[in-house]
Amino acid sequence: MLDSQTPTALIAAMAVHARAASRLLARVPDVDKARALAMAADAIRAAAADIIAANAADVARGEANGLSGAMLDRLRLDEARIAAMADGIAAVAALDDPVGQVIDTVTRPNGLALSRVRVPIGVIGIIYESRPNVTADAAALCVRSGNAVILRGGSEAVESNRAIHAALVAGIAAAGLPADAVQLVTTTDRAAVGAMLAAEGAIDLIIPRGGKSLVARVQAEARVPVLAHLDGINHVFVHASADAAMARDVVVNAKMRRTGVCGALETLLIDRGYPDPAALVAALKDAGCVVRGDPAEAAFGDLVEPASEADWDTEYLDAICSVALVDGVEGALAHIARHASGHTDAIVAADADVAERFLAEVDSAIVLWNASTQFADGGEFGLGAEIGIATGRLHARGPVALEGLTTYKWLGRGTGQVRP
Ligand SMILES: NC(=O)C1=CN([C@@H]2O[C@H](COP(=O)(O)OP(=O)(O)OC[C@H]3O[C@@H](n4cnc5c(N)ncnc54)[C@H](OP(=O)(O)O)[C@@H]3O)[C@@H](O)[C@H]2O)C=CC1
Ligand SMILES: N[C@@H](CCC(=O)OP(=O)(O)O)C(=O)O
Repeated sequence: MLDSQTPTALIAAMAVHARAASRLLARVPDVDKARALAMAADAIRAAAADIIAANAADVARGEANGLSGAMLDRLRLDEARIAAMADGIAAVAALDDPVGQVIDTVTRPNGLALSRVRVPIGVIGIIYESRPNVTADAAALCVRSGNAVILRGGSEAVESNRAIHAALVAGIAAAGLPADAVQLVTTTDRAAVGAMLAAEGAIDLIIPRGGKSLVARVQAEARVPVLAHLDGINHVFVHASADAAMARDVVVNAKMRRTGVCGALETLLIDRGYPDPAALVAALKDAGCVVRGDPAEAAFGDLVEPASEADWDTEYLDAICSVALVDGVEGALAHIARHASGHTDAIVAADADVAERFLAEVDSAIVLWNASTQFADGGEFGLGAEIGIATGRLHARGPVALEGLTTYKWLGRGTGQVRP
């Protein structure tokens, strides 16, 4: 950013370039977009040493600033992670192009033939955490779906993102696609986030990926349509009918497989009719988890630390879990309706009627029966990759990949029809 350029002017200029690129990109044939991404993947592999050097600078700064172990783990890159990043881009190149797909067709009684056809959204702004692989994943998904993207990654990853972006764009440009299709906001000034949120008409869609502070800012300031990818206050409800071994395995996996991801379990709800609640709490503790609940509940006793009201609305992203006893599925549905963030909630039950009711009535992007919340992932859903997990209520919910980055338009083919 030039010293004289305000964040608002910077974003405005980037959006103008992005718009021009998006118009070109929307017309690029499938085969050329796929080739450009294959070349971008090669460019990332070739730039591995540069990316690792840039990442080392970010990690050193993060360590000096006291970043947590979990944050440093998300930030850190090595040869294997860079190879996985390049493979991810190549995998997106191999996916079917959604642009031009015909969703449905109808011929009206007057002979007017209508069809709905997928088109790119246009210019997408993505604000995300300090996880450098998101730079590559998000850029690849946007280009493959014909969108130009403005990327604003976390400030701790700024050097890594610069290096990844430089390689990506070199690959894309070498294939003849516009370099402005993928632009990176390199200032860490959060005013640029505000400018993106306010860029009504210049940016078509903002995807914010982050936690509470970002949520608050988006809610207060966004004038551009938002596809929120926000926090995961996720629940597992263990019904009285649940198989004990399955319940234990699902609960421990949902919490402990990776505690720092947005799909991790945060609150365990156990039916008062479940025979052995203490066994579930003990399994979490054995796996290294701190469990917070009501010590006055005889079922928990001294297994739990006292929970406060705030615990039910807390995303720990750590080896900490809250637990409560609830009265059947009614109690679980009421608790989830009050405290869930719309990300992922699961039930463990043998009773199919209860499970189907849970699936129907929990209003989250992903609702699971007898499976771990850690499956909240585009790769696990067979989408090839993901921008993240959309937690709002618009057309794209849960893992967002190529289809979620498109909209559609109606095409009508007539023979001179006029409306009476
Ligand atoms: N649903 C999903 O797909 C995903 C959700 N998440 C959620 O993200 C959270 C963890 O990520 P975390 O590292 O804490 O991310 P943060 O929310 O701290 O940061 C994410 C991005 O938002 C920016 N940001 C945060 N607050 C503000 C603000 N007030 N004004 C302007 N910009 C802001 C950050 O910039 P800066 O660098 O300046 O801090 C960063 O670019 C968890 O809640 C997790 O569930 C994470 C991944 C995927
Ligand atoms: N959906 C992905 C993880 C996404 C995610 O939570 O990212 P982050 O919070 O940056 O670690 C997965 O389950 O692997």
